[in-house]
Amino acid sequence: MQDTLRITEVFYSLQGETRTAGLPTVFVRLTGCPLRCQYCDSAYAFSGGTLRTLDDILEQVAGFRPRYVCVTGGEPLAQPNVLPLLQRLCDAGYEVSLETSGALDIARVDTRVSRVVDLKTPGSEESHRNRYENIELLTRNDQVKFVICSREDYDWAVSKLIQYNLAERAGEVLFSPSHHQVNATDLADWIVADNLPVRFQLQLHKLLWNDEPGR
Ligand SMILES: C[S@@+](CC[C@H](N)C(=O)[O-])C[C@H]1O[C@@H](n2cnc3c(N)ncnc32)[C@H](O)[C@@H]1O
Ligand SMILES: Nc1nc2[nH]cc(C(=O)O)c2c(=O)[nH]1
Ligand code: SF4
Ligand SMILES: [Mg+2]
Repeated sequence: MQDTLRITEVFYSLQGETRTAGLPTVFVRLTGCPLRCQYCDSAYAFSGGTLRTLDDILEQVAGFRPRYVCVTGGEPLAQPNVLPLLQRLCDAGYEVSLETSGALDIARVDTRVSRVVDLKTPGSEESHRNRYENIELLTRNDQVKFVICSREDYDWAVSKLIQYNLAERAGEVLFSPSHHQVNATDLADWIVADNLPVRFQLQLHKLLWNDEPGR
C-alpha cells in the first residue's frame, strides 16, 4: 500500500496571496481541518475529497509544468503524509509553499519549503489554537500572516509583531483583510499611519474570480 493523502482539488491559477502573489501556481488542497475559523473561505474542503497516492498527485502537478506549487487546505499538516509530499515536490525542483493555520507543529516540514504560518487572530474565533512554539522555528524563508477582521484584530496583530520581533524573524509579515469583514482601505491606512514593516495584501483571486472554488 503506497502513501496516500485525502485531496479536495488540484488546480492551476495565479497565486492570490503571500510573497509570490500574481505568479502562476499549482494548488494542492488537502481535505480536512481541525479548526473552524468563522471566516473560512475553504469550508468545502472540511470533508469529502479523494484518497490519492503521492505518485498520482505528483504526476498531475507535473502535467501543468509549473514553477510554483502551493500546498493548502483544509489544514495540510493534519495529514502526516503531507511531509513526504512536500519533500518530493522540492526534489522535483518546484518552489514550494505551505499554507498552515499554525495550530500544528511545523518542525518537520522540509526546510526548502516556505512555510506560510497564519497566526489566528481573536476575530477568527480560533486564536486559542495558535501554537506559539512554531514562532521560534521560523526562518527568513518563511512567512507569517494575520487575517484581520476588525480594528481590535489589527491592534492584536501589531502587539504580536512587536512581542515576537516577527519582521526580523520571518521573510515576510503579511496583513490581509478578512474578506468583507474589515474595510481594506482602513487597514491600508492604519499600516501607513503606524509605519509598520509589513506587507498589506488582498486576495487577488477574489478580485479576479470572486469566490469560485478551484481558482
Ligand atoms: C483556507 S486556509 C488553508 C490553510 C490553513 N488551514 C490556514 O488557515 O492557513 C488559507 C488561507 O486563507 C485565509 N483565509 C480563509 N478565509 C479567508 C477570508 N474570508 N478572508 C481572507 N483570508 C482568508 C486563511 O486565513 C489562510 O491564511
Ligand atoms: N488563486 C488562489 N490563490 C490562493 N492562495 C492561497 C489559497 C488558499 O486557498 O490557500 C488560494 C486559492 O484558493 N486560490
Ligand atoms: S484553519 Fe484554514 S482551513 Fe481551517 S477553518 Fe481556518 S482558514 Fe479554514
Ligand atoms: Mg483560498
